[in-house]
Amino acid sequence: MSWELLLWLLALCALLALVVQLLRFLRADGDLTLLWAEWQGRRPEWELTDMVVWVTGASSGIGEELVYQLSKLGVSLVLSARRVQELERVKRRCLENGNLKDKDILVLPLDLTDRSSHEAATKMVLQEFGKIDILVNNAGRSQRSLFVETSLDVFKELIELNYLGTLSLTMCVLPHMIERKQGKIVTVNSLLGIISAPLSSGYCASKHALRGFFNCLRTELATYPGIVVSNICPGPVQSNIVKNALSEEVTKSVGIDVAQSHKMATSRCVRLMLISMANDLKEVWIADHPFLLIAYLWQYMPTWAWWLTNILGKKRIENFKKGLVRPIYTILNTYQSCRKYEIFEHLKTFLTPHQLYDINTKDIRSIVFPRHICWFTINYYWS
Ligand SMILES: NC(=O)c1ccc[n+]([C@@H]2O[C@H](COP(=O)([O-])OP(=O)(O)OC[C@H]3O[C@@H](n4cnc5c(N)ncnc54)[C@H](O)[C@@H]3O)[C@@H](O)[C@H]2O)c1
Repeated sequence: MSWELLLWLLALCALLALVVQLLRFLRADGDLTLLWAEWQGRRPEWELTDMVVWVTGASSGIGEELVYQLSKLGVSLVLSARRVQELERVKRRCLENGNLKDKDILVLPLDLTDRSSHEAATKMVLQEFGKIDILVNNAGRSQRSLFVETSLDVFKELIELNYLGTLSLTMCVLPHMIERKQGKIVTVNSLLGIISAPLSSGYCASKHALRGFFNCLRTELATYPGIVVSNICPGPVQSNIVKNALSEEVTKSVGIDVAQSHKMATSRCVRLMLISMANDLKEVWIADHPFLLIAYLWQYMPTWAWWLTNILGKKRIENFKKGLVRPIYTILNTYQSCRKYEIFEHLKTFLTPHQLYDINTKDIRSIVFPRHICWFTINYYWS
């Protein structure tokens, strides 16, 4: 690499770091419409009361936090996911912390990939509460594997769950909303439904498909202004998404807990989702920087975005192949809590000598860069 190019790269990094710093200072963690709605718009506490809300994937992560926050607003809840014990645990916590009574929460086990069960599940909700005001299509799984090493079954599973499962449930609920001429269909998509990242080709495809589908459905429902179709696109958020992500085989998931302190807090993501629901926003982007900034880059300067994604993606793949998922995350945590001369001492406590050797001087040097450049670089090794 020539010195000139290196200088340009450094200047670009410094510029990005400056912008990130400025945006973090302004605490921008959502797109501008969403932030405006948070500042000036309707409050979830006024708008979402007395509603019946059906949340899929309510046993973990974003869905779980969503039902906790909803339970404080006085809505009736339907909790769906596959594991009934987990749903019962979530229900108990809703009752402990929220304003709801036992009869206000229905635990409804549901496998999104078992499409034949969706009609009966919808009937059960209608029997119990008489209406469905909001369907939150949240259940989903991610992926961490290279396309060339991944079985076709993984792609099928991701489409079955993230795309077809979501469509199927929407298909069952929509006629009821059309009959009432009102309702909200809120789908938890992803920034990866807009942009792309390596190791998630099946996930990106399913989320891109989902976004295309719901954007089209919205236009078909234009004659029903009371029915709102909303795409929520979060960046990295604290949850079990990486642990549960599929890898090369459909029977194999990543299975390890990864450090998550650099990801957005689940409670903040959910608060912004509620604001989006209260204000009937059609699409929202929820992410900390630099992820949000990168989404804007993809929107306005796709060629630059590709260039940057390729550079960061290459490193992400290299680290994935070396199995450096956890150490790289841990470096970030370490960086946040230690001064630079303490880093190696700290790393020694949990890395094997081989892993320590693998973290070459280049990686370590990036730790002593100014904070945001470092944060920017390291975050993109794996998310
Ligand atoms: N956490 C992130 O960084 C992030 C970012 C962007 C988008 N998302 C999206 O948010 C949604 C929620 O994910 P999360 O981050 O809370 O992950 P999570 O793994 O913590 O929760 C996923 C939920 O989906 C449920 N689920 C999985 N397979 C199912 C099936 N076959 N049938 C029914 N339920 C099933 C799980 O039981 C769980 O309740 C997903 O759609 C995901 O794509 C997450």
